[in-house]
Amino acid sequence: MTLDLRALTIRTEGRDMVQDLSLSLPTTGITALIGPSGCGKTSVLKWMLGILPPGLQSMGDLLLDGSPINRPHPALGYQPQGDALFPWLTIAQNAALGLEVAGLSRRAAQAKVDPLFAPFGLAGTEAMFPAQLSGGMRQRAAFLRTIVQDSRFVLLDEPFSALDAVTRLRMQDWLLARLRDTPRAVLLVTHDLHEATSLADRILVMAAGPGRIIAEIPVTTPQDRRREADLAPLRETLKSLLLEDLDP
Ligand SMILES: Nc1ncnc2c1ncn2[C@@H]1O[C@H](COP(=O)(O)OP(=O)(O)OP(=O)(O)O)[C@@H](O)[C@H]1O
Repeated sequence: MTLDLRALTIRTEGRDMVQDLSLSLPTTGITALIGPSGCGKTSVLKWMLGILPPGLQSMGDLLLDGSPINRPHPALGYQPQGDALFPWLTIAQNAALGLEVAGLSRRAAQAKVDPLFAPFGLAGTEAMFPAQLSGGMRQRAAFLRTIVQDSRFVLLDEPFSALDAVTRLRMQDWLLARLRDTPRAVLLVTHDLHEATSLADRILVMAAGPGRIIAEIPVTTPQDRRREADLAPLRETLKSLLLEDLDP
C-alpha cells in the first residue's frame, strides 16, 4: 500500500503558502518532515486528513494505491500537536474516542482498547483523567488512541515536543517498539534534528516562502546501529539545508 500526495498547493490571502509539493509514503517506515516554523508542515498534514481550515484554498491529489480517496479516510490516522486529550474524559474514554467516532459502539471500542493499556504502560490509569498523569503517560494515551484505529498511515505532528529530554528519548524508543509490533507507515513532523536522524528512514526537508520540499535524504544506517556520533554529519547536512534556506 502506498500513499501519494501529488502537486499540493495551498493558498492563503492570494499567495502560495505551500507550492507544488509531492511526497509518497511506502507501506512501512518513518518519514520525517522537517522545515522552518511556518513553512506549512501542519497544513500539509491537515490537508491529507481533509481537515484544512476554511479560508485556505488547496489544489492537489491524494492517492491510495493509485486511486483518489475521500477524506477523512480510515487508512489515515492523526495525532495533532500536543496530546489533544479531552480533560473531562477518563483515559479509557479518551483512548476509545477515535473508534467511537469511526462508528464502533462504546462497548466494542472499550473492548478493543482495554487490552492495550498494559503494553502501552498505562495499566491502572483507565479511570483517571489526563491531569492526573505525567506528560509521558498522556503522550502514550494519545498514541494508544491513534494506534488502536489500525490506520496504515499515521501522521504525527511533533508528538514529543512538549516532553522533557529523558521522557522524549524513552517515548522515541517506545514508538519504535510499537512500530515493530505493528508495522505501519509514519509521517513524523518534527523540529528536532536528533529525533529525525535517530527515528526516520527518510527525511524530507521543507523550505518556506512558499513551502516546498528541497531535499529528500534516506537514512540508511539500521535502527539498532545508529550511534549519536555517526549521525552528526547527517545533522550538519540538514542544518545547512535549513539555514541556507533562511538566508536572504
Ligand atoms: N487557518 C489559517 N488561515 C490562514 N493562514 C493560516 C491558517 N493556518 C495556518 N496559516 C498560516 O500558514 C502558514 C503555515 O502554517 P503551518 O502551521 O502549516 O506551519 P508549520 O510549518 O506547521 O509551523 P510550525 O512548525 O510553527 O508548527 C503560517 O504562516 C500560518 O500563519
